[in-house]
Amino acid sequence: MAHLTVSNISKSFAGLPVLVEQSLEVQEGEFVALLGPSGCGKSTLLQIINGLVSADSGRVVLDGKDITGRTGSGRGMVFQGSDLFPWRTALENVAFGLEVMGVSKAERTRRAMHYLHMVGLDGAADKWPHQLSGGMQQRVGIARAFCIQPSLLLMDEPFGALDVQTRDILQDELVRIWEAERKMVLFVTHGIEEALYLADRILVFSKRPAHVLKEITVPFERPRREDMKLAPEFLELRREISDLLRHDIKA
Ligand SMILES: Nc1ncnc2c1ncn2[C@@H]1O[C@H](COP(=O)(O)OP(=O)(O)OP(=O)(O)O)[C@@H](O)[C@H]1O
Repeated sequence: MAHLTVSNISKSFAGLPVLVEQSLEVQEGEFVALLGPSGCGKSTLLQIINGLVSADSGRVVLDGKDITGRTGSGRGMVFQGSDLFPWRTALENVAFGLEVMGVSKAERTRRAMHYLHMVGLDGAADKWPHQLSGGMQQRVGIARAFCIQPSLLLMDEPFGALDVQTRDILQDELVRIWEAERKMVLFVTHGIEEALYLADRILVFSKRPAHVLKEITVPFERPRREDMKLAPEFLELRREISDLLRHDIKA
C-alpha cells in the first residue's frame, strides 16, 4: 500500500535553521498541500523528500522503503518553472522517465501520448519546448510526472509563474487528472485558495524555521468544482487560514 512517512527532518543552511525535526505522513490516495509563507522551508522539505537536497538528520520512507537522500525510485516532480529538455520534443520529454527505466519505444510512446492527451496536448506532441507557452510547458511537466506512474507526486508551486487565468485552468486539469489517478501528492504553494481547492489536507507552515501551525482536513466533496470557491464555508476557511498566517508572520 502506498504510504509516505517523513520523520524528524532537520536542515540548516550555513547555520541558518530552515527545518527542525519536521515530520509528516501521506496516506494512499491523499492530496496534501504544504502551505506557508515565502522562504519558510517548504521547497527545501520537498527537495529533501525527492533526494535533491540532503537533510542533516531524519528519514524519508516511501512504501516501506528508506529512500533518504536517494533520487528517483517512485517519485515524480513538477517544478515551478519549466525544466523541459530543450532538445527534446514534448512527447520525448514526457517519455524521458520511461526511457531511463528501459521501457520499449512503442510502449513509452503509447503511454506518453496518453498523458499528453490527458493534459490536452495531443496536437503538440512533436513541438519543441520553445514553441510552447508557459502554461503548455507546465502541462508537459505534469504529463511527464504522471507518465512514470510514481507512487508519490511532488509539486513545487507548479502554477506559481503562470497568469491567473492559465493557473485556474491548470488547477482544474490537475484536479480532473488527479481524481482519475489518485496518486499521493505533496503540493507546495503559498496560495490559500489553491490549497483549499486542490487538497484533501493542508499543513499550514509557520515562518522559518518551518513548523506546522495547523493541520486542516478540507471538508469539500469531490469532484471539486470551480463554483465551490464562492461557497461560504470555503470563504470562511480561507479567511481563517489567512488570519493564522498573518498572525504568525507578525509575531
Ligand atoms: N541551497 C541553499 N543555500 C542556502 N540557503 C538556502 C538554500 N536553499 C534554501 N535556502 C534558504 O532556506 C530558506 C527556505 O527556502 P525554501 O526555498 O525552502 O522556502 P519556501 O518556503 O519554499 O519559499 P518560496 O515559497 O519562496 O519558494 C530560505 O531562507 C532560503 O534562502
